[in-house]
Amino acid sequence: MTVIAVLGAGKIGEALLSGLLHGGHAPGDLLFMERYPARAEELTQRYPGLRSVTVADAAKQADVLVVAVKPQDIDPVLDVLAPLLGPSSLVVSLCAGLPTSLYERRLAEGVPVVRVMPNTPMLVGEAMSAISAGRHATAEHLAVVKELLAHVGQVVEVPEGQQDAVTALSGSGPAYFFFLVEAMIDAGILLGLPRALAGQLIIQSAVGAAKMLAESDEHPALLREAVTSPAGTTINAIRELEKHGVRAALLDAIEAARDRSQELGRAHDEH
Ligand SMILES: NC(=O)C1=CN([C@@H]2O[C@H](COP(=O)(O)OP(=O)(O)OC[C@H]3O[C@@H](n4cnc5c(N)ncnc54)[C@H](OP(=O)(O)O)[C@@H]3O)[C@@H](O)[C@H]2O)C=CC1
Ligand SMILES: O=C(O)[C@@H]1CCC=N1
Repeated sequence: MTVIAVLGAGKIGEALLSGLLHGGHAPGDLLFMERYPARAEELTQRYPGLRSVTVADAAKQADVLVVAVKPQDIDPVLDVLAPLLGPSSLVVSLCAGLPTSLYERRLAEGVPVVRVMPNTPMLVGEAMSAISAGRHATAEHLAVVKELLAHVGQVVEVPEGQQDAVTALSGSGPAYFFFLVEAMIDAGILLGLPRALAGQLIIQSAVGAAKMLAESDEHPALLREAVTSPAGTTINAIRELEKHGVRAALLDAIEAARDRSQELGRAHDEH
């Protein structure tokens, strides 16, 4: 069985570990690295059988090293990995903005690197992950990563040049939906509904709408039109959304997220 080490078991690292366990991965084949003992302890309690290791031990023991530290924290991790990895290792980077060329510059010649942008619905087996091969990653390496991520959701392959846009769209995407749901629950409060009821109404509406989007071949605009009765209630709400520039706000927001991803990558240009 492939031994997988997750370096940095924070939000997304834990989501991956949890998703892999739910997908049937043996806990004994999963390692993780966390810098604070209290966090490591929390994870070994929550997921019995997982082993907490150092970056160096992970490099020695794992077939696949998944890097899930914050992009700003990558340098010391690469310093430890550099002398320990060779072409038989496989590095999978989940870090926003960091190009495979950064790893290739800092690691030994020939180390294969695959860049991945997942998202947190991994926790419930519904991730959207986009993968791109670095210079030394073969179709076989991509297949290993695809198989791994298929346990926790859908996987698409994209040219690496699209990864900053993907990061802004699906990497951050769940946050936009959570933000909308949060605001809509507040609207229920404004209208005098109890918070628990407002939450139930909106969350089930979100689940239903997501299911329709995923299962029907209809364009989202047509699904929206089907809710919008002539001289009815919905069109009044849509007029307000358009008046407040919500569509333009989303375009600007997602472009700003793409810009930040590019900036995180550029911060390492000089290294
Ligand atoms: N959250 C998300 O939805 C997504 C995140 N990502 C990417 O995943 C990566 C992690 O993000 P996220 O999980 O949100 O962040 P977190 O801060 O939650 O996770 C990073 C984890 O790595 C830990 N860590 C352990 N050892 C080290 C070390 N030696 N150096 C630095 N950090 C260490 C951090 O510890 P400590 O808490 O002490 O800093 C933290 O627990 C980022 O690169 C991000 O771009 C990608 C897709 C989606
Ligand atoms: O906010 C972030 O930087 C990370 C990357 C995509 C989602 N979360």
